[in-house]
Amino acid sequence: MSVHIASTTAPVNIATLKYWGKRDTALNLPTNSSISVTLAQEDLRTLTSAATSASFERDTLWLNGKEESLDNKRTQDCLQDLRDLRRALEEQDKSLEPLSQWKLHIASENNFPTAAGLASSAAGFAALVVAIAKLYQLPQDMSALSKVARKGSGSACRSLFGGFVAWEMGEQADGSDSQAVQVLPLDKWPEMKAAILVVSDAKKDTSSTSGMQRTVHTSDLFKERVDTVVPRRFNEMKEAIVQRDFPRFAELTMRDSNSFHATCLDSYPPIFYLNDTSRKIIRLVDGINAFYNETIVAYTFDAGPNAVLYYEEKNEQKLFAFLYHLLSGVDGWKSKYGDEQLKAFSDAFSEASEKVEFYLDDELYKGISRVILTRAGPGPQDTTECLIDETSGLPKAL
Ligand SMILES: Nc1ncnc2c1ncn2[C@@H]1O[C@H](COP(=O)(O)OP(=O)(O)OP(=O)(O)O)[C@@H](O)[C@H]1O
Ligand SMILES: C[C@@](O)(CCOP(=O)(O)OP(=O)(O)O)CC(=O)O
Repeated sequence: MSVHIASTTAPVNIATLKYWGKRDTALNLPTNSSISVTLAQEDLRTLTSAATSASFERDTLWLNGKEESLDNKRTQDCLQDLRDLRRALEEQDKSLEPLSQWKLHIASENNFPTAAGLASSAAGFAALVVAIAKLYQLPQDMSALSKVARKGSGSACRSLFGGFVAWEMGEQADGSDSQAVQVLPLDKWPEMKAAILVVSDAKKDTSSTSGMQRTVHTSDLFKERVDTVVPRRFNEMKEAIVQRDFPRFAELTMRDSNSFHATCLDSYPPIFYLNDTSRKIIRLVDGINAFYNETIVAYTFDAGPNAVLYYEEKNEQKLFAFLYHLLSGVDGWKSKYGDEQLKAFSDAFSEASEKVEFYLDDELYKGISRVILTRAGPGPQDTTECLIDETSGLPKAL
């Protein structure tokens, strides 16, 4: 039995200008353009291997070692698009093996909790599409493939690139111009870092997919957001990124998170993603920026209570003086920093503490289960790791 296999890794991305609302739910076409930062894969990544063989009997997906149903329209649409692209190649070159007609075995692993508001679906669909595109040796570029990933989950299209990425909403009814493009490559602003404060590992109760359509159909504020606020902010944020203007980028990011959550609250019935801990984090970030009289850190929240804080490496000590003081008992510091570095954060707090006038909530740690200290990162990567056995065509762990 001859088995063809290809593997890739793909990153998570966290939006700084949020996608919230669809104009076409079948094709995942958004009501506004969005922008995100791709995060490093040491901390958050999906690894996917895709295999095909004339002998496979049915399409099968194993996610984190367990068979998962492929019987949903979004995944089926992605597989169909990829097979169509492969078929076009086979028609041009009759010497190619008919992979488009064979069944697929896909094995995937996330190195972080799935469906916990950490954008697993974005990394998951990006990896699925890139692994199969590689298996099929498709010539399409990342923007073209992003249109396929978009059908799996809207935000997944942005995980096809590293660095700073825009999803251009497009105008066409068939989605042919709704794709991701790179705004700035990673190596132009590698100092961008991210601290994720994991507020809750629990599965959220209103999914992004259903929450955003409730907002589209019921919120008055939403119309203002998509007609006026976001189109202006999209250009301003792209400019701030290209100029590496952190204070401007940060203010736009925080304003957009606030605007997105305001439209959630304005939905009917209202949707609540932020909780008391999220609100404490917003106050803390505000207090830190005011303390330094400079915007050194930005918060943003997706469809859940977890906070993502963006900051530049040069300001790490200033930020961590406060974060480490409040959250030193929480998991996530020791795997990244040695004792000496951690002591430097504590010393920086001692130095600053006399001048602190804003309220520091010593109980913040109670609402936070761990911190993920990471940074901006590259797009999907080739890998020598492979989750499928080349002889049996089954996941190696099984
Ligand atoms: N590696 C993967 N391969 C294929 N599909 C995946 C993968 N990881 C996650 N998914 C799909 O994404 C779903 C989780 O998406 P969901 O939007 O609920 O959570 P999330 O993406 O972690 O959170 P959020 O979108 O709020 O950031 C999973 O149930 C699964 O169907
Ligand atoms: C708040 C968000 O994270 C919403 C993400 O929504 P999804 O991409 O998960 O939604 P579907 O297209 O229905 O799969 C904002 C963002 O990532 O831009």
